[in-house]
Amino acid sequence: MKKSDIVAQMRRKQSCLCVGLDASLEKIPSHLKTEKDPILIFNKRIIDATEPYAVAYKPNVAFYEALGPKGWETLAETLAYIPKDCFTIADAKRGDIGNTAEAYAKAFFDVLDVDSVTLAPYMGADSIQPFLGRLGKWAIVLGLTSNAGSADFQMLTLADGSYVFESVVRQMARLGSPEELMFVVGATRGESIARVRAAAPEHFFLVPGVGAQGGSLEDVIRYGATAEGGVLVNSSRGILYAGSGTDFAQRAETEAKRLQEEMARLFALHGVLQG
Ligand SMILES: O=c1ccn([C@@H]2O[C@H](COP(=O)(O)O)[C@@H](O)[C@H]2O)c(=O)[nH]1
Repeated sequence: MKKSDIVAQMRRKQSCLCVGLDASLEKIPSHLKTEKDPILIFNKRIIDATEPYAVAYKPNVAFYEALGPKGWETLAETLAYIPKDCFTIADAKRGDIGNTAEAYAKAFFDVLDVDSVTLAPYMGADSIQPFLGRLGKWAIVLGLTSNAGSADFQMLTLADGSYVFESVVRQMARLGSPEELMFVVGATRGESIARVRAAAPEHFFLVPGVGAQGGSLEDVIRYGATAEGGVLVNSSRGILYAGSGTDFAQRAETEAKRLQEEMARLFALHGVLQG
């Protein structure tokens, strides 16, 4: 999907909501567990309920791999069910030497036909390069993550006083244009989001951490958004498990709508997608 199509969808829905499809058998409502493929049915109901408010969907591959060989089929069928005007993200956090990275790019972009895949930049430029230069396909590189452990390496300081994550983002922003590369930036990082924005003024951010992790949507829009959008904000558990009974999809819809309305309010306040 091209950047202009992502932005058009955000403008139309006044939303930057990405719904995380991270369902597990232990947590879905019990009445679905007798279905042939409970996770697929659950995902379809969630997609139907949230589609008016969402511009992207992000299955985290780990939840499908945990289901064994059948899980990959569930992932493929889930992706095929997502409306074509929504952006799709395989959250896989891959990263390896060049020829292996080529195989990952083929698996996600050609076989699974997903729009984007998340990547860990620790192995450097040649581990990211194979995901670039494919029209409409995106590399989403970890910039500043939402977890407490992001302090261990990402927030170490370099000799010039800058943080490691700033150097990573600056270098990766030179490697891939804003038409093919985004950054993962945690909603829990507050004002540090502004430092990532300074290091990559034009690239989109994928922002997890709103909802179950308690990150601030207000901070994300204030420090991360740009006039043409600039952010996709993910919530997984906060939407998937808003309810636990037979009305789970309705409860998910209510939560997605609440987030979208808050996004529209913040867009207006901060001049995002107003032109
Ligand atoms: O820094 C990161 C990078 C990725 N994630 C992933 O996003 C979702 C968040 O799920 P919630 O249930 O909304 O907390 C999940 O797939 C994580 O693996 C992240 O949280 N932080």
